[in-house]
Amino acid sequence: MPEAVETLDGWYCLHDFRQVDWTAWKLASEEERKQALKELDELLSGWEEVESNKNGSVGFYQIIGQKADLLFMNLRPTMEELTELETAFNKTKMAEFLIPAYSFVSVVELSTYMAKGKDPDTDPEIQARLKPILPKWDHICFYPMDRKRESDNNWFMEEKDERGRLMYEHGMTGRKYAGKVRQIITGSIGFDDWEWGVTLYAHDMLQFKKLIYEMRFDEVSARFAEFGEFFVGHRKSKDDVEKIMDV
Ligand code: VOV
Repeated sequence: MPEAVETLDGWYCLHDFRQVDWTAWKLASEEERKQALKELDELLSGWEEVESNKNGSVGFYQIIGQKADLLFMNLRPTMEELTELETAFNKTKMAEFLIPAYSFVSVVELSTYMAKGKDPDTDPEIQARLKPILPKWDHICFYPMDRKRESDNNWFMEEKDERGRLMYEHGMTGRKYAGKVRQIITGSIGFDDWEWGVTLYAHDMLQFKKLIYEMRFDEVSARFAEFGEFFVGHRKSKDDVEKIMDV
């Protein structure tokens, strides 16, 4: 029987998508709005501090399209810390105006199909990939995905060497986009409704389309990939919040 590939697992990850309740926001008093902005600023400052202490990472994005308006992405060494920060966020004044749109719970994951005999606990490159500081690139693309389990195309019935071959081919396509697209793959089997989360960063949004289209022709995607909803957007800093929320 095919055997599972060992995974290396790093920081836990929460993608928290929100929709702005513009009607409620416009109806709120000046004072309430000020308080909400202040609390969100404090929250983002606190998350940035965690990142500068290398105990996690944070990304804040404005999402285009009707599925969501904002994305708060946080990474932490434990799932409990993510639960706590989510609860703290929900208790803020601003959360009264930010309606949950979608969330994804996962953990940064590297498979070991192409392991090079390095010690993952000490190798600095592997450690940096397992505990990533989110790229400060302008654009983000996120989607969840599965590997198919159909009779002819069942990923989990393929031998490990064959899966390794397919992943190698996948990696070669990805490498063509070095400097253009960066990927963070998070595993979510047992944590969320899909098996993996794909978070991509680019300087030029068109590169998302080019990469994902090219990968569609890789055997591993063509035969075995199934995709959830796509979310795309732009990186924002806490200094952009006032402009975004200005009415
Ligand atoms: C910049 C693009 C890029 C690059 C360089 C890249 C490389 C690599 C390598 C080398 C490896 C294997 C080792 C590891 O690191 O885990 C992976 C792993 C993985 N990938 Fe990937 N991927 C990219 C990009 C990339 C995209 C765009 C997608 C979505 C697929 C698509 O069709 O839309 C994806 C998916 C995955 C998944 C789901 C896994 C885990 C599969 C598993 O069964 O374990 N990935 N990926």
